Amino acid sequence: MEGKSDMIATWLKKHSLIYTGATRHPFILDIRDGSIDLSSFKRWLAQDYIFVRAFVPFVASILLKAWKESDDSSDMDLILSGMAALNDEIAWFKSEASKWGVALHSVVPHKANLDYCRFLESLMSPDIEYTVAITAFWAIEAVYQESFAHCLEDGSRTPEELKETCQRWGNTGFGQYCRSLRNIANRHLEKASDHMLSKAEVILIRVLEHEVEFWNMSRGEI
Ligand SMILES: Cc1ncc(CN)c(N)n1
Repeated sequence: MEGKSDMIATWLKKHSLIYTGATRHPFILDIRDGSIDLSSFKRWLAQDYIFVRAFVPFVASILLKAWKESDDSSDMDLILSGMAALNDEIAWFKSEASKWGVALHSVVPHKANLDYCRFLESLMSPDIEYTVAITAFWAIEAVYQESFAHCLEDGSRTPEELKETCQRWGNTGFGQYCRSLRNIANRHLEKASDHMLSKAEVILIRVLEHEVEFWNMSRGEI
């Protein structure tokens, strides 16, 4: 038993089924084996652009909480670097969309996306503690990191034109960023009350469920 020093590891073991569901989803496996339907990829691209625009204020709300609640000023530096990366990410979505002929201004958000964005908005409330919010933040980033890194592993047959997308989240720098977010989350979870721990665990599961729904939507399943 790890005790409280690596709560994230404890939870990932306990909830491994849903975690694997989010990080080894058929949408990702289709990219990895080269069988991805390009209309699914374009649907994901357009919907994720909308998601990322909602993700920016969510990260801004965490920056504010880190400034107010964290005992370590380096938390803020990491979150700020994440915000800067999101600025690049938005520019990347625009150029990638024009490459694929996807008109971002006319995209209608699907229900799974709206539900996920609404969930993010609920986490922006000042009532949500920094510990809970940073756990959610780590989980959201980690799902993309683990998913897209899987598409770049030896033996994968990811189509050439999708490799840049996989690199965006599957690169080692993003992996290091996710590990740093996980360390911050663990540090705060170690000091948290049992009540706070239960809240963070529930939110982690909700994130994983939303990620699965998002992939399902991208595959055109809902
Ligand atoms: C749905 C979703 N989840 C996570 C990420 C990674 N920021 C994203 N772009 N989109």
